[in-house]
Amino acid sequence: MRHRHPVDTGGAPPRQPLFELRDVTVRFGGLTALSAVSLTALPREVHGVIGPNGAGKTTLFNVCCGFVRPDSGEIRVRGEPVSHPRPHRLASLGIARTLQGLGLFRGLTVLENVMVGADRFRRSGFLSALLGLRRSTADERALRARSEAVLRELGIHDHATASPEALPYPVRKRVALARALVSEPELLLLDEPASGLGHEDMDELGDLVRTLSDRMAVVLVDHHMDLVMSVCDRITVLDFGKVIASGPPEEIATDPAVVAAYLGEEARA
Ligand SMILES: Nc1ncnc2c1ncn2[C@@H]1O[C@H](COP(=O)(O)OP(=O)(O)OP(=O)(O)O)[C@@H](O)[C@H]1O
Repeated sequence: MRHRHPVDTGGAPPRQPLFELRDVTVRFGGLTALSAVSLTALPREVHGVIGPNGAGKTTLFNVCCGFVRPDSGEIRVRGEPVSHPRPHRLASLGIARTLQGLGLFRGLTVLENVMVGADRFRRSGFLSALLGLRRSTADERALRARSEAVLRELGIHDHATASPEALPYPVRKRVALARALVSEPELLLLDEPASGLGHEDMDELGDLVRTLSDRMAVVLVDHHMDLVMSVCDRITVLDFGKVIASGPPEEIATDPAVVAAYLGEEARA
């Protein structure tokens, strides 16, 4: 597996956060699913979110994607407050995500599924209507070339004309990832990227995520400690909706609050 970026930036100026949650609170009726949670995603950094069952990980992910609107707190993209990142506006903010349910379209090929992910680049409105078919054909060609390049990068180009439902699960997961990458995001949000993968596929995923982090920030929520510990530059740990620790993996692994939270979970199980 590739090495993580060194934490020491060698005196370079601090990187501006690409994405921030500040003191975000989410309540479902009487239950506080997130309580004043803050998280910062930096360019070229892989940020993991972990925590025992029910800790609030999915809720946090859904806030980042705009599926859940916080009751209070702030979301900032490149330093600018965004009241609520609507799911359909994510691409225009330079954010892409994959979900646990892969959401691939039946009836479309792998390549077509990936091309659908490129909303950010799609022209629309009066000008493109005026320019007409020639421009949209050129757009289509460029989009197809970019989609094919992403499929090649992820090693699944041989499946471009296949139907996703005919492919093994690990390949379908890569198709979903390709669809997120085709919009060339600056922030990639991954929900349980390792679920359903065997050891070998998980190692390959780890390598891939490290490679992607050369050109984007990644925030991933996952249960698999091996993956999270080996791939992430920083980890935020949630328990009962609160951040109980945040820092590099080597600190998190020995943090007494984290150890206690996971021991507590084992005891509850
Ligand atoms: N839509 C909802 N309505 C009511 N309660 C909810 C809703 N979504 C989540 N919760 C509750 O909020 C808390 C946090 O749930 P969440 O799914 O975010 O945790 P999680 O860390 O992702 O858990 P898991 O690891 O089990 O998936 C839980 O107590 C859950 O029951």
